[in-house]
Amino acid sequence: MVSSCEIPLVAPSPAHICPFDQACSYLEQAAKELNLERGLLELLRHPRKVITVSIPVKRDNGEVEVLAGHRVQHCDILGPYKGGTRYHPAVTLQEVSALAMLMTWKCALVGLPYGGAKGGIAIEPKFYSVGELERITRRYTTELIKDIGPSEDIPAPDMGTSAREMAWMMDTYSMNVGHAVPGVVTGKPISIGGSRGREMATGRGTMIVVREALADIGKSLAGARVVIQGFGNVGAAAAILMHQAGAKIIAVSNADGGLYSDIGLDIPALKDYAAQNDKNIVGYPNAIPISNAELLTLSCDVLVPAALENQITEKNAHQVDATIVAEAANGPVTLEANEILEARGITVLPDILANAGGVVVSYLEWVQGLSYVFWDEDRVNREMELLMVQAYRQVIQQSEQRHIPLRLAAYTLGVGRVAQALHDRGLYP
Ligand SMILES: NC(=O)C1=CN([C@@H]2O[C@H](COP(=O)(O)OP(=O)(O)OC[C@H]3O[C@@H](n4cnc5c(N)ncnc54)[C@H](O)[C@@H]3O)[C@@H](O)[C@H]2O)C=CC1
Ligand SMILES: O=C(O)CCC(=O)C(=O)O
Repeated sequence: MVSSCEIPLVAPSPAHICPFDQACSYLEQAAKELNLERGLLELLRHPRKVITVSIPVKRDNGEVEVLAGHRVQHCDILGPYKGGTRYHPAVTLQEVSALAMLMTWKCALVGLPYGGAKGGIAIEPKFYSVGELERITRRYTTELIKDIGPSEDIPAPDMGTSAREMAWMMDTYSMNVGHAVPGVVTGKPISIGGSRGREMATGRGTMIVVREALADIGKSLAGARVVIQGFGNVGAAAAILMHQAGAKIIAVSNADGGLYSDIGLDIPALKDYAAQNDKNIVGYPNAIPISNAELLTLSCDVLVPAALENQITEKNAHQVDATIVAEAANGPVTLEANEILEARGITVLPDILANAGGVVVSYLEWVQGLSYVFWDEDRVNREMELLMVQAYRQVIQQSEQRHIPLRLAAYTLGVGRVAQALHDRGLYP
């Protein structure tokens, strides 16, 4: 077992669950299943490059604050590093390292020619003005200028960032190199080479794999009772698309609390309410307020954690009352909780599959940019759906052939493809 001290500890993770140790444990399980050699396992668990930079920012009141920014490049065996940029107070180097490793397996699982990376800055974005966020993003990008690029490492949005931050990153990078380089980031605005469909892509991918998993047990999204934790980019998109497919979204939440309605929430109305109330959903009139803890134990067909890591732990996994848990967030179910859910016969659609729609459309954005040909949204959605359904089917097949749960099946596919590429490139015997 790799020790967390191999990755410098910046701050303990919120629930004292080391995300990097967890990621390594899943890797070890996959390596065991695949009979990978110890040396190869060692190679795969060490990130290739770990970057921490200081970001001095002048606040609007004139004070200077120095933030820590990270970018971890885990593996580039299959292609350029790829992964989002997170702005959240709980960001640590351990967390970013774990998320970078997840990106490697995710890209390999869905068949993208990318490696894995992740970036992050430990800030609560809502405590910073737009001007301050722009200065932070531009300085962070400048510090990473030699490490990112359309053939090197391609950042994208993650928690707390969006197309706006990607536009600032693209502009800063382009000014530094002297010409416009749209391909340095994905998830950027359409006006500067972004792809149609990227904003909804992660939630759409989740909807697609949930739809397939329900179909496999003779059910459908129409009429399914769905609970979603997180009403940001991913959670809100999943809610809208599942609602459109006829699901009853009986509860949603954000960081401030949740809402419940037994007859199903009016998701378009809730989306409008959030847009008019600075992304807040608490206070929406046509629902019963509930806590995030209550939300995770509601009786439903599908539970979609779409916020943070470590939300379902050994403490509440016994109370989860869902047929399917679809990990739209990265790492929302801990290792121990995963074992409890699997033992209870609950289907866990693992993050590297259930939230891969985002990086799939990032890839499609990159491909469109490189070929200077831009597609309409239907085409983007069709291409994404093909890759998502194919990955889902491969995971099911792997699970059935090897008699292993879906997470291990997904990991063996992702890790196995990277190991094969290492071998074929002559980098490992
Ligand atoms: N944005 C993307 O394209 C992708 C995001 N993801 C993952 O999806 C998850 C959510 O990301 P985004 O939707 O982009 O972030 P976001 O910043 O747009 O939204 C996050 C949502 O989670 C809520 N939240 C935060 N803390 C919470 C808590 N303690 N309890 C309940 N809700 C809480 C926030 O209020 C907000 O509604 C993250 O794990 C991220 O890594 C995964 C793949 C791609
Ligand atoms: O779109 C991307 O490149 C990466 C998205 C991401 O960070 C993730 O899938 O966790």
